Amino acid sequence: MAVVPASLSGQDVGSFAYLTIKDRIPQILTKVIDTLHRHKSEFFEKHGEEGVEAEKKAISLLSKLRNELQTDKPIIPLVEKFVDTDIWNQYLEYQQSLLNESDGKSRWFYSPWLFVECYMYRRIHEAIIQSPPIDYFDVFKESKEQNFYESQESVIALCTHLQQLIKTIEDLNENQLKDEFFKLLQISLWGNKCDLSLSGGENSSQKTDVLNSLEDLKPFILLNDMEHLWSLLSNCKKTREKASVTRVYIVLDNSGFELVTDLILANFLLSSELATEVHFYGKTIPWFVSDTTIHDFNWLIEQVKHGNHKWMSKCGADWEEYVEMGKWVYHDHIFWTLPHEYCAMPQVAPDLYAELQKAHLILFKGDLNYRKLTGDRKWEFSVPFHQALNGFHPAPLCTIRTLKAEIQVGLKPGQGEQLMASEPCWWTSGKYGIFQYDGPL
Ligand SMILES: O=P(O)(O)OC[C@@]1(O)O[C@H](CO)[C@@H](O)[C@@H]1O
Ligand SMILES: [Mn+2]
Repeated sequence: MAVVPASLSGQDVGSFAYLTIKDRIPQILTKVIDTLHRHKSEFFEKHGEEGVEAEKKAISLLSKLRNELQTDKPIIPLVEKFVDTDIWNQYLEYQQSLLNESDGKSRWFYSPWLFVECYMYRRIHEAIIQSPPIDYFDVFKESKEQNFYESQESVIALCTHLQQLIKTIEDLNENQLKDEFFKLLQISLWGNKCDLSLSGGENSSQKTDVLNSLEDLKPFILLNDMEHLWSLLSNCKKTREKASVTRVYIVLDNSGFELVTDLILANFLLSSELATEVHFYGKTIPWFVSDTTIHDFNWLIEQVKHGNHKWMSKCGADWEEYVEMGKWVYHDHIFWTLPHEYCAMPQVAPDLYAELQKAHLILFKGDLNYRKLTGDRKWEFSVPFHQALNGFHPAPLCTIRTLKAEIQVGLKPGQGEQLMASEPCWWTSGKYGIFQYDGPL
């Protein structure tokens, strides 16, 4: 096994991980408790007294969780039976086995940040499933929907752009098609600024005209492997036999505006014939506030379809048809909401790894995917991406991410140090973005 650096963790006082565990996560928990409070009458209307009792139970479990976190108590096993409970508890034991402290207990601030942050969202889910009849409730649904509604103007602008583009797509030459592909890739990149976990669950919608901002945002793309994506897909298109397929997989991140940008890109991939199938991977349970579940995916397509704008509703109707025809396929897998680094996928979820191996290209959206791809470790800035992937190479892949965690690999020698000196928050503010590719060139 190759030597890998230590994990990011809350042990490093003042680090982004430390501040997330100390401030952002408790703030998110408080918002979740408040959301449950605000839905009390709805629970009563739906389930009577039983609903109110369930709400009280969930709140008490979540308050206990917040207390455990804030007083740095040991991480305790999950108790409620669910599809992934055993895997989680095995992982907890594994984390404990790594400790050499005298009591050998994993704690919030002393364990790897990736692990405890994932564990927090899994415990929120546990509190909900332990509280029937409200065990179906998505505590983040409201924020995700609000993010979508508040991005309406940008959504309309993007849908209009796409529909105009499709009208003339057959007349475009290679270079024009490539330019359009690059535009939509960049829109999908900047769409990742809109996650709700970084903002502590506060609104983070898209209000500016992202299409017209692309040129101004270019200097903030630190690594730009878009050319590799074009070569790969345009080559697939040229060499593809009739009736054969090109599969692009998108490992989704946030619902709301970011998901719209991903679907616009996916639509373009089909319309330009750069791909013949797009497969989406979402989360099985509510995750990191804004991450996409199957409900969010279906809800958003429905909203776009019923949008009060010609081109918006055209997009929604087309998207529904792609799903019906199997040109777009949505999948979920419990692995995406486990705490494991992606290099553990072949052992932990061999079925998923085998599926990913069928892709011609996998796009990983967002910051959390980047953390899991690189193991959320303290890599040197100039370590090659291929090395940081630590053996995870199911298919050619590209990460599309705005930087929101203290981790970045594959930079030119001195580049990270220079950014650090001039702009200490460069890697946590979401201001910079990357397209980082790994695969045959
Ligand atoms: O994956 P996403 O949606 O781009 O970002 C998730 C995120 O906001 O959550 C963590 C903070 O809680 C950070 O690692 C990361 O920036
Ligand atoms: Mn997210």
